[in-house]
Amino acid sequence: MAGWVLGIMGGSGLYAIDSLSDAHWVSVDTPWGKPSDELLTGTIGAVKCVFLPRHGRGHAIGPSHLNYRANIDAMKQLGVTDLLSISAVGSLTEKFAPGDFVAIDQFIDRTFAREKSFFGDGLVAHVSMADPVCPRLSTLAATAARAAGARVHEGGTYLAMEGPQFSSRAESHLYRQWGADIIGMTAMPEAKLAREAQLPYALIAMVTDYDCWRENEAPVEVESVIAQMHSNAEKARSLVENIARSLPAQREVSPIDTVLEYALITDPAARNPALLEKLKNILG
Ligand SMILES: CSC[C@H]1O[C@H](OP(=O)(O)O)[C@H](O)[C@@H]1O
Ligand SMILES: Nc1ncnc2[nH]cnc12
Repeated sequence: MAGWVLGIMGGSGLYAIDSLSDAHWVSVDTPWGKPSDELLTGTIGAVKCVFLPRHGRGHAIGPSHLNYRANIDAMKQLGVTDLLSISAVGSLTEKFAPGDFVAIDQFIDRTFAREKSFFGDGLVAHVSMADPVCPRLSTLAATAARAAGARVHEGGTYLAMEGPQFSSRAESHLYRQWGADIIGMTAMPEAKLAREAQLPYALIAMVTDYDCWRENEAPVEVESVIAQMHSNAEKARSLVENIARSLPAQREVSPIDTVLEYALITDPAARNPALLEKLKNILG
């Protein structure tokens, strides 16, 4: 057992958190290039926290151009043990209304223009994504969100679309038929890369709109997303503080900490030394 280092990936509308003591923005370089921004490190109670605004401060980087690999690598370099992602999303179901928070437990990946793996060229890995979210972190996050005053749903399927345009009505209806509950543009490949990096990952989705499937409802626009985000931001910040303060003093190991033990298939003799070097922060 060891200590927790809580990583927080802040989505649209969440570009800093003010509850960190001894807070510093730290510049990190990675073998995959630059992360979205400097990372804000500090502590909440006894827990070290590392926050990264996913789109950068000022929201300068769109979902297709984020360097997802660098963002995860930077978290690993700063010692993050568990990664909580917070995202603005659309709802594809009557069950989830704007203002609600959803602890996601499944994904459908419809993105197609992103680097999705750390592995491939001389070191092949196939990690399981059957259960893509860490149940321990997700439950802690849902409890922390409830304590922050949010209406919280545990369980929901997030469809990751490429964007940056929002969906057509036909797409929105199709995704509903597929059983998706939530739509967003960033959780993939983030969740896949977190799993490859052996980082337990959870996602709290903050519903900002009903996308464009609902009759008598204006289709989603950035303006309505931002307005909803502003009213959610305080709860999101309080969620972060609550989860950090609720972590047990010692962190029990998670099976996700060691998924690569079963996932690497390339014969040691055939492994590419250059890729191994590039992977040093990921492999540990
Ligand atoms: C500003 S609306 C679309 C934008 O918001 C979401 O970002 P994030 O997941 O980082 O909160 C969505 O995925 C899009 O990138
Ligand atoms: N309707 C929507 N589609 C995709 N991403 C979103 N982020 C917030 N609302 C969204």
